[in-house]
Amino acid sequence: MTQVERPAVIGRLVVCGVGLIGGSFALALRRAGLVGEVIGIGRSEASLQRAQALGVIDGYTMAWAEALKGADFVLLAMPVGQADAVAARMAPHLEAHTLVTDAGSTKRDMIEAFYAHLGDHLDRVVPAHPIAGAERSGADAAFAELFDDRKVVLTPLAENTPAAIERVAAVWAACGAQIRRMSPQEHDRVFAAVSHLPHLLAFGLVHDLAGRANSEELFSYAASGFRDFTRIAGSHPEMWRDICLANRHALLAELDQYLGELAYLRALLIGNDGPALEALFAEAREARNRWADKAFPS
Ligand SMILES: NC(=O)C1=CN([C@@H]2O[C@H](COP(=O)(O)OP(=O)(O)OC[C@H]3O[C@@H](n4cnc5c(N)ncnc54)[C@H](O)[C@@H]3O)[C@@H](O)[C@H]2O)C=CC1
Ligand SMILES: O=C(O)C(=O)Cc1ccc(O)cc1
Repeated sequence: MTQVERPAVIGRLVVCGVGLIGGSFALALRRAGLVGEVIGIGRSEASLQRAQALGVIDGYTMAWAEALKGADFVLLAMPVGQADAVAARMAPHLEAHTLVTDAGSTKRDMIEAFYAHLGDHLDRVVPAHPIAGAERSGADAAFAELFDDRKVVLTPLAENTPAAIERVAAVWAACGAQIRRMSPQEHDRVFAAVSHLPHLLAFGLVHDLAGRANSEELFSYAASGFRDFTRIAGSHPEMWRDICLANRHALLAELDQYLGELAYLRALLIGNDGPALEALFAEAREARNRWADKAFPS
């Protein structure tokens, strides 16, 4: 699915978790002129006040009953570990016409929470994952262009109506995104490999070096290659704890595969096998450059 129509204006948008993703979604829809009022709901009143001061949201509440009154569209953009509690709290107040989507980096656990608590509304709850973000978090990091030309993967439920899927796709497309569809299982397998494993490795490497007696000396000599490899270790610890735990089976499979690759590299070093090492590096460079040229054309 790539072609989607411009959606009707959302009178009342509710954003649960007004951080980088929730805030950017609100700003992107404002930019598109597609939103009346934006109401934030969250865990920390101080962050919601900050989001309002920045003009990301028009107002906020800590009460779902108030937030969902007359809501046309809800984005769930809190850490995925909060999904079950959030779905349970919103369920009694969700109106029949309200559309719901989410931004969670993992999909099977989000969907489990929807089935557990939102059974009467599943026709209008369309799970999604924007493949756009950064290591920064909070409403201060939000910006309207975040989703421009980035993919958003929808993992629709069997219960979703075609009209609800189309409308949610159109709203994400109005944020600038390109829409893709996957099953939740395929989604979680793919992102274990290309997102969750790299984050785990970056956190692990920095943690290992930071724990050494000579860590200050090591960091003082680290250059841009180290910065590039470890940028994502600056990401939000709670968010990544939740993602790694929610997708731990697929992540463990990827980690085992990678440990096999490391064992092979180790064997090449032990064997002083220059030709094999160079051949492996050449294959990796070729694959990496082909991907980068396509994903980020200059
Ligand atoms: N950061 C990224 O690059 C991307 C993140 N995501 C997903 O989007 C979601 C949000 O991520 P970010 O915006 O980066 O995080 P963030 O840390 O910038 O914002 C999350 C917000 O959720 C709030 N929150 C926490 N618990 C809550 C609860 N129980 N109820 C309501 N609000 C609550 C926090 O106070 C915070 O304001 C996560 O599920 C993450 O997996 C998806 C794509 C990219
Ligand atoms: O910081 C980066 O480059 C990222 O990889 C951002 C990101 C984080 C989580 C997602 O689910 C999707 C994208």
